[in-house]
Amino acid sequence: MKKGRGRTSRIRRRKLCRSSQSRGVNESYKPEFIALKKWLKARKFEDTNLIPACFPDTGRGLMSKTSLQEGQVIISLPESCLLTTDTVIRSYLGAYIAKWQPPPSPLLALCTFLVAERHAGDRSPWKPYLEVLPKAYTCPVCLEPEVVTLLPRPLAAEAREQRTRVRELFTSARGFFSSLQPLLPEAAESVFSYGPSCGPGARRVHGAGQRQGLSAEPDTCALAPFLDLLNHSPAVQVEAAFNEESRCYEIRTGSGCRRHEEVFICYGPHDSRRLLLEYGFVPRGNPHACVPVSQDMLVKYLPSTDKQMNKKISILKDHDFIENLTFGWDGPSWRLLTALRLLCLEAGEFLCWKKVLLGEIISDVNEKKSLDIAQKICRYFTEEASAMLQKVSHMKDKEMALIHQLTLVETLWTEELKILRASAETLSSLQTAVRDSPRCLRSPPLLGVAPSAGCDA
Ligand SMILES: C[S@@+](CC[C@H](N)C(=O)[O-])C[C@H]1O[C@@H](n2cnc3c(N)ncnc32)[C@H](O)[C@@H]1O
Repeated sequence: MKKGRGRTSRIRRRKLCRSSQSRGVNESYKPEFIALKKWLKARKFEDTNLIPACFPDTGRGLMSKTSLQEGQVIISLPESCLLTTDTVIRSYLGAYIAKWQPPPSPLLALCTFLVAERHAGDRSPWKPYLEVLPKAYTCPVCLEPEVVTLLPRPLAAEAREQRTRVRELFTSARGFFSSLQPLLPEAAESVFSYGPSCGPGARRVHGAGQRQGLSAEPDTCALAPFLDLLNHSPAVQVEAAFNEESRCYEIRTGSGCRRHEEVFICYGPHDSRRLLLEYGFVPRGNPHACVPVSQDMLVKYLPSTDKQMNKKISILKDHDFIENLTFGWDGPSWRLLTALRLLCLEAGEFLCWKKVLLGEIISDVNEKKSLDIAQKICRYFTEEASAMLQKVSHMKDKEMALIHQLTLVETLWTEELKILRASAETLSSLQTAVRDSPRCLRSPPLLGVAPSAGCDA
């Protein structure tokens, strides 16, 4: 047998391929991480099996030095390492916060502290932590306006709202920033200027509760050095909680991890648009990713002559069926098809609307119409995604400075296109099944519960 053709070689090649895909490049030798480790050690943080590394797909994250068992505590961060609103209130800012009316929000207190400490440079006890914070952010608030226009329309609108909120937070805090002038060697406006690098994503690590001197907004965020190097994967399960006994914030893995692999936590079962909006990244193959269908799209291919249309829309609204209608990897969501079935009811079938909402398939005609409309919407979105990808690609050729931001938008559209193609295939099989086998022969029913008998009012 030729060398390299046997089973052992195949296994070795597969292993090599798998590890080169996920293998990170160790970064623990970098001066900033050596300083961080020293700083953490001084605050009683016990060395872990995790080291900073750079990964091909996810960028900087944490790599496991050994294999990790399910249920193992992977990080235990002493309270003294956490940067919370308590830290801020106990600091030199405390007296200024207590005096300021209306009381600053917990978020403003944390951001102000971070900016002031960053400005203090070598004098800041938090310097080793501040030095490893990302240098740039890709949340939509930091995207250039011409890049925002390339996002899916509802997301672009949310991105603009996010920008407005951050601007307002900054504008309304100007007076508070000026009140800190006695603490600053330079003009307060130059220290607290509006810019994209205002702060990292804080983690929710503490229970809610109001701190004295701060506004009543939820005080749930804190910064967790080292722990905040963990990237997100929807595939892992972790338990994260503050251990009152050890006074440490602990992360326990619910899934094992092999040696030299990236260790992830799950930020939540978010779809990709949410991850882009809140965290500034788009993962590939996110099982929670979906393409939402707005009310406008829902009715776009329905006859405008339908006299019952307004009534149907209000039924959908009253029963909370007008939002969260999506295409996913498995095809159109059950909610989307149910909404379409209701909208496609013929005048004579209208009284069946309750059964439709309960999941019944009313007739082959209704089912076929609903699937056809779903396919049309899917095709419209597919064409839109392809056109946007072309636009992004042209812009990438012209605007080299925006390449990183444009790649992010490109990944989002590419992922959505994949979902839409998968949905189109599912829809085609469903359309074929409806066409080729009458309802009475289909068992079990395609996408609902059993075919209905009569309908009530
Ligand atoms: C808590 S930090 C994680 C550490 C971060 N990568 C770093 O270098 O500081 C969260 C940020 O990491 C990035 N990130 C997290 N999970 C990711 C993933 N699966 N793929 C790409 N970027 C990810 C995003 O920029 C996100 O806003």
